[in-house]
Amino acid sequence: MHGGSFLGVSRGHPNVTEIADKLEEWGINMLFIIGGNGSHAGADAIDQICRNRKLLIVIVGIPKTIDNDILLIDKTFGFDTAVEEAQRAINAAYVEASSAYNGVGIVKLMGRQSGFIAMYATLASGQVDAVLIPEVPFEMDGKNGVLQFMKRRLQKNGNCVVVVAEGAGQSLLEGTGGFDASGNPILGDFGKWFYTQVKSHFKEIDLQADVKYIDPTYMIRARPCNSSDHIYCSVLGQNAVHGAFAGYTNFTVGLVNNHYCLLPIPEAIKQTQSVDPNSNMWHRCVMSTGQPDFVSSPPETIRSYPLSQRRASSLLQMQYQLPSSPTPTKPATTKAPSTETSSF
Ligand SMILES: Nc1ncnc2c1ncn2[C@@H]1O[C@H](COP(=O)(O)OP(=O)(O)OP(=O)(O)O)[C@@H](O)[C@H]1O
Ligand SMILES: O=P(O)(O)OC[C@H]1O[C@](O)(CO)[C@@H](O)[C@@H]1O
Repeated sequence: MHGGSFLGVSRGHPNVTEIADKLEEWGINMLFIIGGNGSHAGADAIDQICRNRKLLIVIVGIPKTIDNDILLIDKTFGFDTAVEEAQRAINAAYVEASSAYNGVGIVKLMGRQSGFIAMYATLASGQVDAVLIPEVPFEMDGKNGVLQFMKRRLQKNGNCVVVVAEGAGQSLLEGTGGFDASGNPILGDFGKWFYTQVKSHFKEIDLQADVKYIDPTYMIRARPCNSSDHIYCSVLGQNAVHGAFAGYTNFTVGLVNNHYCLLPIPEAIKQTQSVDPNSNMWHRCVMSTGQPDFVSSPPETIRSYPLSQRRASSLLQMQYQLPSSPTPTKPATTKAPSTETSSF
C-alpha cells in the first residue's frame, strides 16, 4: 500500500463531450469516477450527455477526498487517514511548543471550504488551544480576538497550539481572485499570514515567544491510507460495482448514518458539505480547546448569558432537546440522547 494514485489525478476542465465520444467509440458501458465534488460534477455532466444520446452507459461516483466535503455521506474515503496524520503534526507542534519558552505552534491543515480535517484532528489530539476554520468567523485583534487569547494561554500554560484550516480567515486577506484549472478559487495563504501576524504582535507587545509554523498538508495527503480507510474503500468499490450491475446510474456510494447507501449524484453535489457551527461536533471541538467566540458581538440569540452556561446549555438542548433556557436544567431521564440527525 502506498499513497497517491496510480491512475493519476486531474485538475482542469476535461471536455466531457469528448469523454462521452470515447465511451461510445470504445463500447464502454460502465464508468467509475473517483474523487470529490468536482469529479462528481463531471460524472453528472457525462451522464447527461449519455442520456441525451440514449447511450446505455452506467456512470458511478466513488467519494474520495481528504476534505470530507461531499453532501449527505458520513465520510469520504481518505478523510480518516488525513485526520490521523494531521493529529501527528499537531502532536509535533505541541511537543515543540511545550519544550520551548513561551512556545507557539501553528499548524496549517487542508480544507479549502470546509474545516472537517482541522475540527476532527483537533478533537483527536486534545492538545489544541484554538482552531480556526472557514465556516466560523473570527477577529484577530481586540479583547475577544485570537491574539489576545493566545497571549492569555501563553501566560497561563507557557505554550499555545493553534490549528488553522487552509480556507480560514479569507476575509482578512487580500483575495487572489484567481481560480485553479478546475474552477476552484485560489485562496490567500492564511497559514503564513497568520504566522506573520502572531510573530509581529508578540514582538510589538514585547512578549518573548518562540513561534513555529508547521505546514504538513501534502505529507498528509500523500500518506498511505490507514486500515479503516482501506476497508471503507474496499466496501465502497464493491458497492459501486454492485450498483452498476444492478442497472443504476448517476449514483455515488457512501455511508449514511452508518449504513452503506447508493445516492443520486445530483443530490450529493447540490452544495459543498461544510462544518455546521451549531452541530454537536463543533461544540465538542470548542469545548475541547476551551476557545471563546473570537468576535466582539456574538449573535443576538446567545449574547445574554455567559460562555460556560451557553456551551452547556446548547449541548443539552441539542442532545436532550430541552427548551431554550439560560440556566440549563437536568433532563428528566438520563437515557441516551436521541439519535443525532447527522454524524456531525
Ligand atoms: N462541472 C464539471 N464538469 C466537468 N468536469 C468537472 C466539473 N467540475 C469539476 N470537474 C473536473 O473534475 C476533476 C476534479 O475536480 P476538482 O479538481 O475540483 O477535484 P475534486 O474532485 O473536487 O476533488 P478534491 O477537491 O479532493 O481535489 C477536474 O478535472 C475538474 O476539471
Ligand atoms: O494539489 P492542489 O491543487 O494544491 O490542491 C490542494 C487542494 O486539494 C485538496 O487537498 C483536496 O481537495 C484540498 O484540501 C486542497 O485545497
